Amino acid sequence: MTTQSLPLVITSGEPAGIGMDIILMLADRQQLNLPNRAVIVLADINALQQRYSELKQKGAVKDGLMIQQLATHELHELKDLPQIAQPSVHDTILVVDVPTAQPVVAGQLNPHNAPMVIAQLQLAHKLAISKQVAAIVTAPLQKSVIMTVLPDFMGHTEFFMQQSGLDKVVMMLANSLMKVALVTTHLPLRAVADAISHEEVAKTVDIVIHDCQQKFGLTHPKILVCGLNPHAGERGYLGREEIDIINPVLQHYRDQGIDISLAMPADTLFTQKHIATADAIIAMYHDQGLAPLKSHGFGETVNITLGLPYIRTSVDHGTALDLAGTGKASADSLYRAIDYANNMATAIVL
Ligand SMILES: NC(=O)C1=CN([C@@H]2O[C@H](COP(=O)(O)OP(=O)(O)OC[C@H]3O[C@@H](n4cnc5c(N)ncnc54)[C@H](O)[C@@H]3O)[C@@H](O)[C@H]2O)C=CC1
Ligand SMILES: NCC(=O)COP(=O)(O)O
Repeated sequence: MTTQSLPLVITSGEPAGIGMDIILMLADRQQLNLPNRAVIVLADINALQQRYSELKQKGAVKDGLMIQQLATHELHELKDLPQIAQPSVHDTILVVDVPTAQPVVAGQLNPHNAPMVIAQLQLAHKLAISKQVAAIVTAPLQKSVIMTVLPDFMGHTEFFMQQSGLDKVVMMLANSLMKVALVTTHLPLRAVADAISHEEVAKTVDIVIHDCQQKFGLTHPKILVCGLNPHAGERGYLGREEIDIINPVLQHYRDQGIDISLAMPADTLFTQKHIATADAIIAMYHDQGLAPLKSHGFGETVNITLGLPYIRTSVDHGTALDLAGTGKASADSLYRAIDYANNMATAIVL
């Protein structure tokens, strides 16, 4: 079966954040719906209508968008929806209503609405794992709010990993300049060094190689790897993780002919000279990889989860509570995340 005609599902995320704004703004620009597949939004339909009114008042979107409610049982009928290619549907947002517990106020977090965000993720996972949708695209959620209900929650990446029964997936963020994959994701900095093990590094490398080949068509990817410590440990004087853990794992892949570096000093790895030659860069922790990546392309980067049994992409930004309901948020990263997921889904045969 191909994913060619299956719909794509978007979770609107934290209702007080900019998720609904950027969905509405893309629909207004006629960039939400795709010519080749239906796009379904999971949101509280009343909150979406209300945000639409707010954005219209700000002059951020035009009048005339149709917000059309779908029942979940209708989802499987969408794969061959012929009118999806017609211009009129560009003005329609197909919504599965996931109701909030309490009314939504833009910019104001309400932990009572956390279960609604979790319900979006559960439904999206269910649709993807049962192959009713080709891909999940996520708008941002507020991790701290979800943690009030699920204290062990870390992020979409780890949530979908656990729902899929896996013990490792890889967070990769990609823009036109670089693809950066992380060995560790949402951990306190204090816990990072302890999490750098032979197993974690090896599983990350395995998934990056596999997905570079299978999802990005890079038969012999060139991969550069950051060390953990300043100057990649300065030959052991500034930390031994490179000598004891990272390099032995990387040498194993090099011995098999994989084009992968040994641990490199992260500060100079992220210079143009190296970035330009790498198909993928592996960083040891969140800010080591994402700070340089976002400084080169915040707003035009896509977050991709590698190693899941389905396609999941996301925006490169958070909930931007300061911008919710103002019409000032950029929808560009969401546009790219949808486009990326659609391209991946179009290329993949299940
Ligand atoms: N994929 C996800 O669900 C993500 C969720 N988050 C969550 O978002 C929350 C807030 O995180 P912050 O670190 O404050 O990052 P943030 O990305 O929400 O905001 C950082 C700055 O960037 C601006 N900004 C963000 N998105 C923008 C957009 N689309 N257009 C224009 N300006 C934009 C904001 O106004 C703010 O000044 C946290 O709870 C975090 O966990 C953060 C990153 C990704
Ligand atoms: N900085 C990336 C981020 O926080 C996104 O995490 P996730 O929710 O996509 O796992």
